[in-house]
Amino acid sequence: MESSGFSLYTTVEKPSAKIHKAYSFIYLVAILGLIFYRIAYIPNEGYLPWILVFVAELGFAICWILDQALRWRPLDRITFPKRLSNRFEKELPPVDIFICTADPTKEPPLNTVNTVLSTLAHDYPVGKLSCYVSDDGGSALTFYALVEASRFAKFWVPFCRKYSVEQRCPEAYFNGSHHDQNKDSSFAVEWENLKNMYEAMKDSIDNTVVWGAVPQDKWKNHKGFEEWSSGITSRDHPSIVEILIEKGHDLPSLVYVAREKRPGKPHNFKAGALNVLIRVSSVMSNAPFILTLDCDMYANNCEALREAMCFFMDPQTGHQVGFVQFPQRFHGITKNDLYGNHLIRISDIQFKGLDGADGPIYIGTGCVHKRYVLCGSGHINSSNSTMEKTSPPKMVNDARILADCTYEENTQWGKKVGMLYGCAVEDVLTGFNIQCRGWKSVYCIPKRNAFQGHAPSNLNDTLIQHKRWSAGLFEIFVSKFCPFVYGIHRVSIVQRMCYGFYCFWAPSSLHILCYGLVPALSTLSGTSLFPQISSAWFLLFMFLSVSAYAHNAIEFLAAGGSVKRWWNEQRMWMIKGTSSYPFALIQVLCKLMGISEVGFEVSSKVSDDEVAKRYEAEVFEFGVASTMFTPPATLVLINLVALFNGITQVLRKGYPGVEDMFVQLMLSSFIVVNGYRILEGMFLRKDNGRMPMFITISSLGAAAILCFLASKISPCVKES
Ligand SMILES: O=c1ccn([C@@H]2O[C@H](COP(=O)(O)OP(=O)(O)O[C@H]3O[C@H](CO)[C@@H](O)[C@H](O)[C@H]3O)[C@@H](O)[C@H]2O)c(=O)[nH]1
Ligand SMILES: [Mn+2]
Repeated sequence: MESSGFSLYTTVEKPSAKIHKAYSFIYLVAILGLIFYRIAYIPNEGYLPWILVFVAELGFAICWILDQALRWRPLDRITFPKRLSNRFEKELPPVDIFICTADPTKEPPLNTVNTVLSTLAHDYPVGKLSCYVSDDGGSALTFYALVEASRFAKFWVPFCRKYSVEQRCPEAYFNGSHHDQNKDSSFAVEWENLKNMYEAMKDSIDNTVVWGAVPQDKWKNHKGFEEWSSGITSRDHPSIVEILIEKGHDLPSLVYVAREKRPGKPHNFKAGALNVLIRVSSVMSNAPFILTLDCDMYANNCEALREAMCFFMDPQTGHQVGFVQFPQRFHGITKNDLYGNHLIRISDIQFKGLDGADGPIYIGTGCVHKRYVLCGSGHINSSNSTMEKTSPPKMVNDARILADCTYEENTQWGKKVGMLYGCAVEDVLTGFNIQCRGWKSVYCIPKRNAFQGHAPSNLNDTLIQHKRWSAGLFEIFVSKFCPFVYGIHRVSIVQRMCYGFYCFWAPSSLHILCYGLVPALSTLSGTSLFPQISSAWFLLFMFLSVSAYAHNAIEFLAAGGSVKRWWNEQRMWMIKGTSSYPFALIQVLCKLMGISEVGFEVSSKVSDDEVAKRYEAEVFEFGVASTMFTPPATLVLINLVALFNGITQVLRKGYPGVEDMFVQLMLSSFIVVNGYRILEGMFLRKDNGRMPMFITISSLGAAAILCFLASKISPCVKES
């Protein structure tokens, strides 16, 4: 698309896509060759492992095909915020900002405060911003932190505006700046004062959290504390709505919302929380645009909303855009990204591909929606426009009713209206449904990261997060919203393949596990499943594996990753594929059989000092006895045994031993090298982050049983 003088943005197709297409074509031919080989050379006896490996290869092939959709037409976009402000400064639409928090122990209230302050100080007309915090923890600690934040905001927001501060998240700002930055002395004085205020606020918030209760003498600061006087709990309390900052000329408004919670009443996790905010805000500010953020996702670029408006207000295409998604960026990740949590491949490669189809997936945070797009067919609370003019006490009362847990009974909320329920990735499902109604989405990557959040900082949390994601995505696949069936008329085939790729994360564990186990166990029983080195077919296998891996690495490096990050990422792929994904698959199958539900386990944003130190040093953390570690550990052990066994055979037989087993030995070496950190955690480490004894023993047991069975099954057991 060309940029005319009227456009507020322009798009650039990535030239590398052409090279990629040529490569894909060659690779596809090679896949067909592999299928031919597997069918033509099927052994007469003992064909079970052969078939298993073949099916696994078909699984990889399907994922590969779906993955091509994510590479089909990658786009870069460039915005023109200057044009926006020249032409539309006065017409910039109001925006409601939704921030969700759920648990003050896992999500420190100070983080929430920083997220809130960073958005209150956003570079956007003050009167057009309103901020709503949903507290699913119903916690006086969070409320207290926000009361403190509302007092600090009165100084922070004017300061940021006066000095055009770039970083408007106070924690990040005071960590990274010094007042001698060629500013005049009045700045230095204000800076010093503000820093002291911030530190005092921080101490008092952190101390309250450590103490576990808000000191009585603070209660007088806001009448809202009375809500907690009757000893309510996070799971059982009425709805609480408190205005912390009234809309004025110098500050955006700030509203605290804890929706009603009652035991036994489903609350639908984050989706439920967001729907309450949609309703509550509809009787207060009712802005036509909504920005959703997680409590730990602070605004790092104070112009982010303007960036988003470049797409919504573009004269030619703005009317088609349902939502604008920013990439999830993170702070505090170690240099080499030990657990692959930067999500470079998703954020910087795959989502650009999605952007060239019907647009990126909604990923729950850092996303601006048109309100009526989020509300289904424009059906919100019918009387919202009249309520807008009512007085604050009446408004708060109306809002409380909208936050009651019975409000949604017999309504379309969660089914057709608002965020959709019943899926651990409510965001992806909701976004897909929006696209199925014909809306496009846009991927917006400003030079300076728009929002920055906290990523899991240990292995177990990472695996649990990916279990939730892959379970949620697979839930979509088995629901009526299955991307291959639903929305056929509105969503392009390429787009549906992209969704399909993610939906297959959980089931892809089957072929990953199969490929990790079957060849290794076959080595133990002396069965060869791959062509001999001297065969021409061998080259085909080499091409398929080596070029795929090289492509994977080159693409990652081109997207700005380093070699070490790539190495860590691919290792995490193996670990997730044999841990998060199979567990997610089991979880969803249990749900389908009515045995259990898939919940939303909130990830922890805190870690104790010792664990944090190991993370800093990029030492793998196995410190908790998590069953998530057992399958990858078992897999690595089996491949270690297979490798030893294979090498002994080679030593004994010489070249003929290599001839048959080369590919299998390569595969096992690959898994052992990748799993070295796991082996080290089981057998070599002494620190508290090593593999718990229970997991080591159970993995050894599982590996021993499988190896034993494998060596019994085959007729040609090796005598070694
Ligand atoms: O019952 C709940 C559970 C969670 N949350 C909030 O949801 C957000 C995300 O939770 P988190 O534990 O941080 O999960 P992540 O895996 O980091 O979240 C990613 O994945 C989620 C979907 O699984 C998306 O909703 C998020 O936006 C996205 O950042 C946080 O602000 C929570 O406070 C609630 O408000 N209520
Ligand atoms: Mn998070």
